[in-house]
This record gives sequence, C-alpha cells and structure tokens, in this order.
Amino acid sequence: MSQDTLAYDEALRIVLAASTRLPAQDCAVESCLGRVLASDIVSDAALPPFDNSAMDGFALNGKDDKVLAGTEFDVEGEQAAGDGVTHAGGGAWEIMTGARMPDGLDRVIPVEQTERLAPAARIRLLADVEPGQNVRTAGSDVQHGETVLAAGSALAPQHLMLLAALGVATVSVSERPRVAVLCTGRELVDDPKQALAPGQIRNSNGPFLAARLPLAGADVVHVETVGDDALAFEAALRRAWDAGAKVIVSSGAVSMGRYDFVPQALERIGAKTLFHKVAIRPGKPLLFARLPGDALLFGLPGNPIAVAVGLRFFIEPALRVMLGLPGEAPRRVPLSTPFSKKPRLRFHLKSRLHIDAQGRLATEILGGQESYRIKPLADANAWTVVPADIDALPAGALVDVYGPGHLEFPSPCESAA
Ligand SMILES: Nc1nc2c(c(=O)[nH]1)N[C@H]1C(S)=C(S)[C@@H](COP(=O)(O)OP(=O)(O)OC[C@H]3O[C@@H](n4cnc5c(N)ncnc54)[C@H](O)[C@@H]3O)O[C@H]1N2
Ligand code: MOO
Repeated sequence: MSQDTLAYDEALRIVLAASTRLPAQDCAVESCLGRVLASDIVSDAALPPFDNSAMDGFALNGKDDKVLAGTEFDVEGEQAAGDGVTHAGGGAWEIMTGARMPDGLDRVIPVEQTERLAPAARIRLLADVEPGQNVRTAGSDVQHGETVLAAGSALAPQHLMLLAALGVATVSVSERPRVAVLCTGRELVDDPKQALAPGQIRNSNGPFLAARLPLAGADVVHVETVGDDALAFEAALRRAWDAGAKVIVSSGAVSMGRYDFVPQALERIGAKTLFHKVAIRPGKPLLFARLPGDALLFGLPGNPIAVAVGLRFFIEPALRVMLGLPGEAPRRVPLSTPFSKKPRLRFHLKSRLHIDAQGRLATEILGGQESYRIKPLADANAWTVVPADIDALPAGALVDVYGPGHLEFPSPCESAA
C-alpha cells in the first residue's frame, strides 16, 4: 500500500473530526417523520390521562375485596367513551371500552361474564371480579414528567403515535445537513429520453445520490452535472455554495486519468485536502477536503459502486455526527459461503441478508462485485464488510453487516434463492 493511502479507520476518524453537529430547529410533529430529536421529550401529561375501562361491561366497587360470582347489582347509569366525570353510588354502571371510570368504582366485569335480570336494570355476575380488574389506570403507560424519547432518536411512525397521544405539537430536531451533488464526466447524459451518442452513458450516480441522501437525513439543495472541465467544476461548486450546501458530494475525476481534475481544482480554490485514497475496495481514490467557508467535499470515485460505498461508509457517518446520532454498530451475521479476497484492502460487498432453510440469518456475498456493476446492487439488501487484515473466511464465519442506509436495516424475510 502506498504511504499516502490511509486505512479506513484513520480516514473515518478524519471525516468524523471534521463534521460538526448542526443546530436544533423546531419542527411541527406532522412533518417530523425521519428527523432526529435534538432534545429529550419529557411528557407533560399522563397516559392514559384517566382511569378507564379495558372492556365493554359493568363497572363496580367491591371495597378492596373480591366480588364473587352470583352477586347482584342494580345498574345505576351508563358511561361511554368520551363521557366526563360521573359519581357512582353503590350500584353497577354499564361501561364501554375506553370510557372514564365513574368516581367510586374500581373494577370492570366484561359483559359476557354477566347476566341481565328482569327488570333489565339489574345484573348478576357469572365470574369473580378482583379490585382493579379490567381498569387501565391513569399514568400506567406514561407518567407525567417521564422522559419518553431521548435526544438522538430518529423519529419513526411509532414515535409519532406516542407524540400524538401526548398532544405534542412541535419538537426540537437537528437541522438537516444541506448537501449538493455534482456529477462530473463529459460522457454523461442526464435526460433519459435523449439517445446516447457513441461513447456516452447515462448518469446513474446523480439519481442514486439524490434519492439516497434524503433517506440518510440530508436535504439535497443542488444537483448538477458538469463536463471534464475544471473551470466548469469550480463554477458548479460556487452554485452549490450559493444554494447553501454545507456538504458537497462529487462523483468522478478523482483518479489518475488526464481528465481527473478535482484534486487540482480544489488546490486552485484554496481547499484543504484532508485525504486522498483510502485502503478500501471499491472506492480507493476517494478524496475528502474542506473548502474555503468550511463546507466539506467528498470527492467520490466515479464508478457507481464506489459512489454507493463512499456515501454509505464516509458520508453517512458524517451525517450522523451532524444530526446528533451516535456512531453506527454493524450486525454480526454468519457468512453463507466461504469468501476470500486480496489482503490490505477493506472490502465492502454487495450482499443479500436472508433466512436459510433452517430459519437462520445469513449473509450471502453476491456475484458481480466489480465497481461498475449496478445490477447486483439492485439485488442486494445489505453490505458485508471484510476488514483489510483478513484474506479468507469459511462459511459460517461472523462478519459485519450494514443495512443499505444508516437509518435502514433490511428485513431478511425472504429465503435464499
Ligand atoms: N491508472 C489508474 N486508473 C484507475 C485507477 C487507478 O488507481 N489507476 N483507479 C480506478 C478506480 S479504483 C476507480 S474507482 C476509478 C475512479 O475514477 P474517477 O473518480 O476518476 O472517475 P471517472 O474516471 O470519472 O469515472 C469512473 C467510471 O465511472 C463512470 N461514471 C462516472 N460518473 C458516472 C455517473 N454519474 N454515472 C454513471 N457512471 C459514471 C465513468 O464513465 C467511468 O466508467 O478509476 C479507476 N482508474
Ligand atoms: O475503487 Mo474503484 O471503485 O475499484 O472501481
């Protein structure tokens, strides 16, 4: 390995050190799905807010004792969900699921464990009823003053359910990192309706990055394709700044070719290159720089899988710091087949997490790992990572597995093909 090629861990350390947590902003709960909480949510209400019935039946009081089957009660009133405060005397109240318990009653017997007597305003119990039976007490789910969600939680629909139940209207979330995507290469065609001239290809990195970055918590503020021209690239960088980008992701032009102008363009504008080349596959020529004005530039190598790896293993960890999320830990999963590789490079492998015939979780490293091959990425649902110092692994060895994005983990519900 040449001296200027960094180990992944060292490169990641530089990326994380250069990334700073973004300020908090208020966000209406109805639009906070996927956002990351900037502070704890402390409940200023109890859930349930009042003692209520878990069953359609009859609310009773037994003065702390078990009420025995065969006991009869007069039915004094009816209490439905939504009814307010009522005060019971000594009798039973017909009550619906979710209805507030009448004051003075402490248990509920389900309607099917009762018998209506004539006249209809009297019932007989067909089962014993304990104190508190079928009553959902105030605060038994959430107590007033309890911390219900911690800062750093990425808000999922179940969190929105809790916030809605508590009547929270606005939450404090981390600002979304503002990201620009610049694709380089005069061979690229953006318009899918445009016929390709000989030597041209369609831009697939741009649409991938523009689709994946929002799933990673970022706000894509600018997307542009430029030819193999350093001046055009500099002008595009300026437009990205003008759009407010704090992170600029470029694809292509970072390797050894005659038109790989990104390093020189960065030097000319006074950017500080923090590293160029990492001991990984794919994506080895990856470049990371701080631009004047403090935006960060990730210069991803142009091959599509190098772009996907650069996003997943360099940019997403940086986004986590910006969003206030803790570092990500991989899942340890057994390999479905043996694997061997070149030593000294950390490999990031298009993989499929699946359940084998015995119901065990396993990761399958897919064929077609070359960095130009897009189809296996479309077939993959995970990344398997094999460290630089390992060159061979038997089937069943535990390996590190990451989801397709840092906020997603695949559901390995399908069996192996
Ligand atoms: N002599 C050497 N050649 C190469 C080396 C090397 O070390 N020495 N490294 C190889 C590796 S590894 C990679 S990765 C690539 C990276 O090259 P660049 O970052 O300079 O990228 P380009 O040359 O511009 O493009 C590479 C490849 O990707 C295609 N591409 C580019 N942009 C897109 C896009 N937006 N959508 C789809 N495909 C794209 C491009 O057409 C090229 O085929 O360099 C190797 N060479
Ligand atoms: O690292 Mo390059 O990404 O092998 O193709």
